[in-house]
Amino acid sequence: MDEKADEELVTPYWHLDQPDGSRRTPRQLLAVTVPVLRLIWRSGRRSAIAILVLQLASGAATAAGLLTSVAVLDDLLASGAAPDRLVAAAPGLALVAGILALRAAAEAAVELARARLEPALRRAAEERLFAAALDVQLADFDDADFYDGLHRARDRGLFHLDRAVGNTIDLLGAVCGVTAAVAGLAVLHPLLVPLLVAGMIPEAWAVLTVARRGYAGMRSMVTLNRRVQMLAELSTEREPAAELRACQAEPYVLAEYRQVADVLKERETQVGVSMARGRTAGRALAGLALAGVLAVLGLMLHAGWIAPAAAGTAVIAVRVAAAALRQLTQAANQLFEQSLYVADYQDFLTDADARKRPASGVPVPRSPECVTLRGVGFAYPGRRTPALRDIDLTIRAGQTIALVGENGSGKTTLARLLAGLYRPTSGTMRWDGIDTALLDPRALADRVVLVPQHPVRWPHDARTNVRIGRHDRPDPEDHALREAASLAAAEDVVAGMPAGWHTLLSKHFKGGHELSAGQWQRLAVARGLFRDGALLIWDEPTAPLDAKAEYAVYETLRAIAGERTILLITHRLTSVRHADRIYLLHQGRVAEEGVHEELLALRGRYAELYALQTGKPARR
Ligand SMILES: Nc1ncnc2c1ncn2[C@@H]1O[C@H](COP(=O)(O)OP(=O)(O)OP(=O)(O)O)[C@@H](O)[C@H]1O
Repeated sequence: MDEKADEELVTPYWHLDQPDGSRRTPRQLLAVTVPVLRLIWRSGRRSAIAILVLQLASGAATAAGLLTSVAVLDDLLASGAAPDRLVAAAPGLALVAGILALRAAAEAAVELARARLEPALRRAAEERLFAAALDVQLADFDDADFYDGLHRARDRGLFHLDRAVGNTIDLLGAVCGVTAAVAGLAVLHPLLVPLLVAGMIPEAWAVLTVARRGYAGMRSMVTLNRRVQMLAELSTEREPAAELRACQAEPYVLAEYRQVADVLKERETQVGVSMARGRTAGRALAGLALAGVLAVLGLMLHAGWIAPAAAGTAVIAVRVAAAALRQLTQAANQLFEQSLYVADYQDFLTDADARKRPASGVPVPRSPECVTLRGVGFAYPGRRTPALRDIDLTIRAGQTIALVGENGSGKTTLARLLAGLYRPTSGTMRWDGIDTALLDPRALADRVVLVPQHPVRWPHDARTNVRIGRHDRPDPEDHALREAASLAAAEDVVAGMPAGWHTLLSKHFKGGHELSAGQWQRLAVARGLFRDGALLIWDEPTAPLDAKAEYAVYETLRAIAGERTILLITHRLTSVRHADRIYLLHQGRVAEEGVHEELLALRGRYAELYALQTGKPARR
């Protein structure tokens, strides 16, 4: 392995995550269980009530069955001929059989109610997560902690929440079973109850310990698991498949996988072994405790503290309690483990709520006369170097403003700020004199059209790909849709598709159609035009377009200039010659500004870049 790879191995990226030091306690467990119960209540109240009632009925049947058994055993153990004793016990036996049948019916009904409750809860939980994620500000997606939390909640929280419902129901059933058995034992002899309770303690300890170990292990592997997920996508997805092969990067990807997977395998084994040890210790202690209970029962019988029929029933009750207890510890074990993941789901919802875009604000002008930035700076979360510094910029209604500059100079970041997607970390941005921080963010977004540098390739049909620009825009007979497509030179793209506007544009689905990069871009331009708005922000709209389509798009931009305010980002300086004002960014600052001729006369960076592109030497 070379030195560089060694270096990579010691960066935190390749390491297990450090535990966050927080310990989850049973009280916190309760704090988590309550919201889960609330979710159950909200998404399937009737099924939840049915389950509760049926579980209680099943527990009552267990207790009644046990107590009826004492009378049956009494009859069977009485003196007299065996047939007479059987006849005497027959009504009691029939009653026990009837009670057990009722219990079986209640358990079957629980299964039915459960089949209704679980999908309803899954749906409600997913919707809450998606809605919360969609409501969060864009900059939070650049915050690694938030992103980690979102993925934990989505990939594991939802999965375990689903299972936690099943386990909550099992737990409830087991609690009813144990309570019934304990109640039976209390009637038979009060001393048997504390005995049984003492027998439960070791297993409860083991349950908590094992769950904590599992959770700590999972937390330490989050980043590495995400890395494996990324490598899985690189190896198995269609998009990177071509370039990966062309670069002959297959061995590199596999080697990287092995590096990460080896660390993961070791950690998973450690955690698995430690959990198995905890479980084994718990089982051994629980077995010893049960043996102790039975031994004490034998001594009580020997001492004559308890009648033989009651002792026989007590043995049955202890076995029923032990079985229910096993179910209880299993369900509690899993529930405890799941609750910790569910806590992640809950934590994410709380975190997302705090990061929500404000729901309202000052009304936004329909078409702002003037957008001004004064001393605006912006730093991405977790980055010390700001991407933008001290930006002063003015855009007046109807102007075409161009942003140019080298790669990484801050153009896209500034475009996103102007679109209201990011908020300045210093300085102020104003629309007609009003600080945009005070404006209603949804109304502000409504006035803006942003055609990004890398538009989303919506896995929907072509029509949706354009209409999603403003999905609720009424457009009888698709007039606006067709006009936008025509202005974006996208009409012939659609005409060439097998089902025209209704062609599904995703190869992930059967019958899906794929487009070229330029064809996708034309649809994205059409989407922006269909959206329509007061401020149009175009981030490299024509980069993948052929000369004819590029010409058509610039003609369209020229045609709508004046009616709309346009911010154009491009590396092609010949396209911005007619802009009302050009800003050249360099390392996050405005280095030069003016109209084309002024910038050429400056003989600075702009003039140099222009000369490089046009082949005319720059004189500095
Ligand atoms: N999501 C992000 N998180 C952290 N840093 C970012 C993020 N996006 C961009 N940056 C950084 O911000 C700086 C400006 O990036 P930006 O994308 O705005 O440049 P640009 O001028 O649009 O570049 P290009 O011409 O290549 O599109 C760069 O240094 C980049 O590394």
